[in-house]
Amino acid sequence: MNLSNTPKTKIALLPGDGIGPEVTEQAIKVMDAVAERFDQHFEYCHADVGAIAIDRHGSPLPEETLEACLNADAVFFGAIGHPKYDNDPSAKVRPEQGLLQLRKSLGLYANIRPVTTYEKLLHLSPLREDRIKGTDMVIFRELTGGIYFGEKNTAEDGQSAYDTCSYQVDEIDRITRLAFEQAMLRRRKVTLVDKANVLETSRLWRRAVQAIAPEYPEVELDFMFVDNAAMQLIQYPSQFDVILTSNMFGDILSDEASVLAGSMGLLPSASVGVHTSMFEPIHGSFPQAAGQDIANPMAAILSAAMLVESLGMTEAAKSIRTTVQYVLEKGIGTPELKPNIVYGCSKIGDLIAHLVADPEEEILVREDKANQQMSTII
Ligand SMILES: NC(=O)C1=CN([C@@H]2O[C@H](COP(=O)(O)OP(=O)(O)OC[C@H]3O[C@@H](n4cnc5c(N)ncnc54)[C@H](O)[C@@H]3O)[C@@H](O)[C@H]2O)C=CC1
Ligand SMILES: CC(C)CC(=O)C(=O)O
Ligand SMILES: [Mg+2]
Repeated sequence: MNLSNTPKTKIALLPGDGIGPEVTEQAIKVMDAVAERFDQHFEYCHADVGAIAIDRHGSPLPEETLEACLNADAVFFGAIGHPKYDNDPSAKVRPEQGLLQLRKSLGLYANIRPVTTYEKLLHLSPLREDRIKGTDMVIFRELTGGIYFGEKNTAEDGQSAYDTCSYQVDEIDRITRLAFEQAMLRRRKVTLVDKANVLETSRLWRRAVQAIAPEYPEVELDFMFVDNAAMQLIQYPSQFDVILTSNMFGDILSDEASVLAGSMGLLPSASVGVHTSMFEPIHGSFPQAAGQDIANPMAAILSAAMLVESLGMTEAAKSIRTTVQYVLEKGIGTPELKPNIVYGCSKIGDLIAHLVADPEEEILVREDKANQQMSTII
């Protein structure tokens, strides 16, 4: 195909550490497949972040990485983190600072984490099928404020430390509006999760969200304390439509919510805000699995679906999602899902890329006409 006239979309690729590079590789295969099929041209710019960036450049977020992100149309992020820092509480520079600084510098104030279960895939979750049936929620996690960004310190004698949680009303307002807009396109319910019975910042969230709610009279707003929400999430998850919450609560609750889908390796996310949006699986660098070709790349691949959707490639995004669902319904997956047919990280990427590349294969996916074993296709 002659692509010389096709406008190029610049994607900054930040694979990071641990399983980050291997899941990113699978996401690239799938992005390349949809680019080819839908006549798009993606130009990738690879950049270092996290522990690998500390090793190579002495900083978890080198300037050239931030530059590449600011100059890109979209950023794809794998994962960061390394045990040598996790196991050293005294380390002065940490891989995670790279991710936090990146989110802050790009102004990515909202992290959007969809959590969906499918009728035929309820068995992937260790939870009772009758409880998780109908789960379809999206978590709006505030991403550039709160306790992860507040002033912090450890006393010189090492006997005390503090982290500060603070929020400004405008930081709450902007993500609240996004959450309500999203609710308008869904089941029109927003649940603000907080700890307003104890925390001043949570009471600020309640007041700010209550002040905005009248702008969206069709949207039902309710409130839930985070400890109760942690329980309700697995007890009665279908009650949630849009969950709106602060940085740390959203971080914790979304890992918990991945159990509803069946694995941390299944949940994608989009981080949006002021500058270029960034697409990132919710999981971390899963160092125990690094280099073993066992990590589930679907969270990364579904994050790529969110990325192409953000570029207006709605059909491509749909094709990726349908294909992931189809592969899982065929009983194919990485080991943690305990599937009937175990594939490695790379083979899952090959399979999904192969299926989305070709519209004829997609017809097969959609209609499952031939009903053949996927192993005969690849
Ligand atoms: N966005 C990011 O880059 C994040 C980075 N981290 C960093 O990652 C490192 C490891 O942290 P953990 O707390 O162990 O979190 P993690 O998300 O890396 O792994 C937690 C558990 O989730 C499962 N898991 C995660 N990703 C998976 C995948 N793709 N396929 C199958 N199973 C998967 C595994 O059972 C794993 O033990 C740390 O250095 C941490 O700071 C943690 C969370 C997010
Ligand atoms: C560095 C951490 C805040 C990363 C994380 O756990 C996340 O964003 O989910
Ligand atoms: Mg997390």
